[in-house]
Amino acid sequence: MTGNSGLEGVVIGESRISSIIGTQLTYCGYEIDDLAENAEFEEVVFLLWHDHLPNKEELKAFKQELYDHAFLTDDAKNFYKTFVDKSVHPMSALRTAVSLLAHTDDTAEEQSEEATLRKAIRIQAKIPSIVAAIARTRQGKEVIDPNPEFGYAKNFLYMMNGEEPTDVQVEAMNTALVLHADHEINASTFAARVIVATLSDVYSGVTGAIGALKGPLHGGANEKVMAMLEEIGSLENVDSYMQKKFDNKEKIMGIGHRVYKEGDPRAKYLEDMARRLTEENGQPELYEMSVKIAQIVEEEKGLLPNVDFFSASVYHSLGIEHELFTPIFAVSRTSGWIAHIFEQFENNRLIRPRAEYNGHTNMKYEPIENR
Ligand SMILES: CC(=O)SCCNC(=O)CCNC(=O)[C@H](O)C(C)(C)COP(=O)(O)OP(=O)(O)OC[C@H]1O[C@@H](n2cnc3c(N)ncnc32)[C@H](O)[C@@H]1OP(=O)(O)O
Ligand SMILES: O=C([O-])CC(=O)C(=O)O
Repeated sequence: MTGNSGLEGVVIGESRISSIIGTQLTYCGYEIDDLAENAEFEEVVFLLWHDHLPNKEELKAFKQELYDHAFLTDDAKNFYKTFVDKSVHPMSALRTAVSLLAHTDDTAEEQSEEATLRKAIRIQAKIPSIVAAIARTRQGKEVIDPNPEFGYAKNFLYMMNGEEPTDVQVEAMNTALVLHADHEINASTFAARVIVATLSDVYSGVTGAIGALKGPLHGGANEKVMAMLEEIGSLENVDSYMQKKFDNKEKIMGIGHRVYKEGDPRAKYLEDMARRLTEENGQPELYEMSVKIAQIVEEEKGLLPNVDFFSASVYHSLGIEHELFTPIFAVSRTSGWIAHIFEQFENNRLIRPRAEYNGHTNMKYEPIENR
């Protein structure tokens, strides 16, 4: 499209789920800082879906449901082997696997509120197991079932890496999941809402959203940040690398944001985790390089890091394969997509904007031999 504003600043409707005002982000009225410092991811999912924090019984029941539905069938695990290998990006495999979940749900076409919630729990419960299964199948390893003793973040790391993670690793994963859970009408959430506004189903909404998140201008940026850090290689190469990027008018991944112009409030948590984890991991240069890149882009362009920038070194330090960074984002953001899908269904109207026509006019069909 020409004259493309990218819908910048356009308000498409009202939402109770998350709010961005300046550099303040809230989920259902709770400051992101409060949740990042105190909440378990399962509490945040419940909050986004039900508009209140769970009490003890509600949380216990919700965690149990997430655990009960986290298992993958042997058929599913075997089927992944037919399309998961190193040549297929894990986000593509995840898109297929989530779409496939509908095939094993007898109620996939039911549109009642109860059926929608059941499907939502099924997707949220299984998505970390699917990402972990994709990770392990790619590496030719056995898929691991969740452990009943572990919560969501711990099980996710356990199923991916095959060993019990440390408390520090679990805390880092939990915080990353909380920080990525929802973000107003970002591109993938908008995609999910457009899909279900046709009265399509939750599986279609989440599958489409995964496709939107995959792109490097959105969730896919975290993997690209890591590729950039690897390409730069060491602190002394940062200046020349950045100069080349600026000379070629190339974008620096993980930097800039459509809404936040004064900085992304989530970035400071990821920066702090990146500093601590890279130090513990014996790779402090990764963090130092990231800080230097951020300083140079701020000086040159006035742009600041977004949520994807430091998450790259956090996930790398957790021993996660780089192509799995965006699938981790998807595991968390599924909670937000689903909250928005619920909200869309509560007060639905087809989303169908208009375009200003600027193409040819008064054309006449010419038979092919005359063209
Ligand atoms: C979870 C998330 O989705 S967070 C975003 C993740 N995406 C990235 O990190 C990719 C890198 N960043 C970007 O591409 C952009 O900053 C976006 C897409 C995130 C936001 O874009 P917008 O604010 O709409 O800005 P847009 O892409 O239109 O660029 C406006 C100007 O800023 C420049 N700019 C924006 N981001 C960057 C960047 N990361 N590096 C260099 N220049 C940039 C553009 O080149 C453009 O310059 P010009 O006017 O001289 O042509
Ligand atoms: O809001 C956006 O445009 C992108 C973003 O930061 C997110 O989805 O978390």
